[in-house]
Amino acid sequence: MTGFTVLDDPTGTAVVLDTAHARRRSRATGTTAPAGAPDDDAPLGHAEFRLASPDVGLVAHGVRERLDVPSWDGPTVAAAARDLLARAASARWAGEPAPILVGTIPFDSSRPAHLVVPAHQSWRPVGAGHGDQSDRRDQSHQDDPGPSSTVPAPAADGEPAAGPVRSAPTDPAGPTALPGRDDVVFRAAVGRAVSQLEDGVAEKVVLARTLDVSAPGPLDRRAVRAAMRRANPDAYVFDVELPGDQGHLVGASPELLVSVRDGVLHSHPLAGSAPRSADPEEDRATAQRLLTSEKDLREHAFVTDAIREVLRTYVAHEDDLDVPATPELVATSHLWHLGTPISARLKPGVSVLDVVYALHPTPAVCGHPQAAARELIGSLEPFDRGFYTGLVGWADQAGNGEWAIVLRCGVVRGADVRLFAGAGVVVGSTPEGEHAETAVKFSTLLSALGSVS
Ligand SMILES: C=C(O[C@@H]1C=C(C(=O)O)C=C[C@H]1O)C(=O)O
Repeated sequence: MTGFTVLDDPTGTAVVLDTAHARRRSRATGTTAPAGAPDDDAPLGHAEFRLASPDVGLVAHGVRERLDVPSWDGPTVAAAARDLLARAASARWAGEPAPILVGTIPFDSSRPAHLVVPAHQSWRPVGAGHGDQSDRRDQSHQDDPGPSSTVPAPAADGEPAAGPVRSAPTDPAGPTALPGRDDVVFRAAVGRAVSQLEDGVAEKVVLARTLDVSAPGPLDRRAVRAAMRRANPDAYVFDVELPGDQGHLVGASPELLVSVRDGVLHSHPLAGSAPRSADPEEDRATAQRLLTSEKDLREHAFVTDAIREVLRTYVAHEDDLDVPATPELVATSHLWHLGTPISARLKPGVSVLDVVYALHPTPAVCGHPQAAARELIGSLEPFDRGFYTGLVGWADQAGNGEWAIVLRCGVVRGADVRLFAGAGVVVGSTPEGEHAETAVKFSTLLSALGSVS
């Protein structure tokens, strides 16, 4: 049987994933892109960048300019981006679109980001029916035709659009179990983190782990993107070629750090999670438990408090900032999350990059207080996060842009994939609970890569 093998399996029991599955499903449901659609083409060339939000897809490639700054901090990056985009705008040919900056920022934002003005860019609607933020909030109480009765249609950008309503989890049982993948190192790290938190070292820390899998041959990233989009119509689906020979950063993030359009900001932080269930009653009960879970509400409040504090400095009046007091439920294919839709009217002249660097990393992916949480991550995680829990997005010369958190993702290099998943740890967390949560988080990409057998 052809399939993936887990490479870093401490128990020696390989997990095999059927990679052909994604391609077969894609053909069977008729969701492949129409012939001749840009995305049908083999690789676009160098510096490929694809980011599809729930309603718009951005495809870019080639490098016109690369952003390089002496220090990677908000004011420096925002000012340099403005200059670079102004230069690129004045040098463009008549009829060319206004230049934008695209790329990815690492978890440790003091390290170099990968930000370029692409040579070519195009925007395309992703497909009707799953557009705005409100669509992605708790959909479990709507009439659900189920995944099999949705009618996926090819979208203009060549990525298949999923059906308008999706509430049942795609494959809750299989990947959750991840047979043979008991990450003892991660469990121990969570245990140590909990005792440090009990000692008052910090109040919350987000700890992550990796999963290395290998396919028999080079991965068809287009099929993987299509599968991620089908299962996660409300996600930010990305596929970004990293510099050097680092591979492609591929994933389907449910979390918007920030979008800015004409001075109006939106953010949709998520923190507090519970696995979905195939049984609708159990699924609903899990969601209700999450909504009232003291531990998860605490985890979530660290995030909204931190975002409120930062955004306060970017608005003219308190009334220009709206942070709802209680979170609501957000459904993804495999998880329930607590989410808070935040909005603000920014002071004139504030660019999306100013706010991105000021907010990142939020306690949703780092912890609280930030410095102590960073130290714990440095001492307890045995790998470099790189761009995982960083950001992926774009910015324009007017200060508009959209940046999602790099989650539910992996780095693809030919046939090899390193997946990442993390979970917030607070007093009251258990190694078993966080291990299970991260296993479910791997499922977003694992399910797209194939099916666990
Ligand atoms: C760190 C991840 O997810 C983050 C942590 C969450 C949590 O702890 O509940 C929820 C959403 C994300 O902000 C991940 O998916 O790897």
